[in-house]
Amino acid sequence: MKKRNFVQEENIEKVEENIEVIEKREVEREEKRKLNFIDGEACFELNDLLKAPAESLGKGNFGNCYKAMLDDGLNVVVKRLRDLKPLSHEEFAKQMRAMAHLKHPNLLPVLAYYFSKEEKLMVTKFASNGNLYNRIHGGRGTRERIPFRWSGRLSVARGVAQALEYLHIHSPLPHGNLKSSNVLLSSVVVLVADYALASLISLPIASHRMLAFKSPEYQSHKRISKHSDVWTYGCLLLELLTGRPDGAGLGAWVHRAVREEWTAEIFDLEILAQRSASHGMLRLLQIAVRCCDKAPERRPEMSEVVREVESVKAGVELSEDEDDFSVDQSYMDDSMSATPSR
Ligand SMILES: Nc1ncnc2c1ncn2[C@@H]1O[C@H](COP(=O)(O)OP(=O)(O)OP(=O)(O)O)[C@@H](O)[C@H]1O
Repeated sequence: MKKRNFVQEENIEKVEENIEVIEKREVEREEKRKLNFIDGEACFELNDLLKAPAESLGKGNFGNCYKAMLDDGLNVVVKRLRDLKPLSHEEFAKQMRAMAHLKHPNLLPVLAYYFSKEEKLMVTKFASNGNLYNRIHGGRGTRERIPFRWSGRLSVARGVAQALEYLHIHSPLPHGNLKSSNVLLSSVVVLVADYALASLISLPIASHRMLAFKSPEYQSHKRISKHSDVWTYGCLLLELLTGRPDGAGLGAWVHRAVREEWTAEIFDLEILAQRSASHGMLRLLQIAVRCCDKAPERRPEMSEVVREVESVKAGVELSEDEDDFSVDQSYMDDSMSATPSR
């Protein structure tokens, strides 16, 4: 066999290298066209998602959410993200993986993501019982309204506190946008959604639309931190306790109400009637007021908040929660717990 000279040898090596590079690029391009599942095997393809019957869940500040019903009965939520920072595929993937590695029974798990120039999608599990905003405010004054009693509200307060504490220990970023529409209710647990999105959103947009940016310190120092999450948690507790939407001024109104001892006017009528729970409600109110302190450094840390909220007793006579069970047990309240195992 005729021997190759060193020039021919080198040329062949170069061609082989080029083929390798082309193949690698092709694999990368393929990857980019796929849904990227974060843990384990892909359970469905992008095409399955595109073909699946879908239902709009609502327009959020950072995109629209759709419930997609896949062939095998699995329901997932697709969030079409918009107004993101100009991120490369790698940067976006890194943020998504960082988000997905945060695992806690009270955090909504991220299943997969998709990135293209035109479209960025985040796929999560579907929470079958809607969100906390609708649970607190929905159907008021109608016959469809199912009262949301104290024990259910306390479970939510505990689950959200535990999720935030976990984020404050394991995530480099605060949640940044905790509010009742981002607290989801599955059949058994409460799930906090939209955590760590601040890493994807450009600052001017975040500062207009994310709740933490409305904290007193952001108004004065243009900073958000774990302390701002504690403030948003306090606002959420106030919404749970008062049944009023966290519109402008709820915190100030409650501070005034506490100072002037209008306690009876503070609590939502649906829980006020539960006399045996009044001690617990007052304790939770005190925690909320401390979390909403104007000075960030005076607010408690989430680990302290968790301990305090966990020590608040449900303390309700069974008869006082009875109507929740008689209507529909799966629609939560006492049937729902903060976490499956605690
Ligand atoms: N995984 C999910 N399961 C069930 N409902 C969901 C899920 N994710 C979002 N939703 C609901 O879809 C709607 C739109 O959610 P989205 O997060 O886009 O907006 P938002 O919570 O109203 O505002 P923001 O964009 O500031 O978070 C909300 O009612 C939300 O509760």
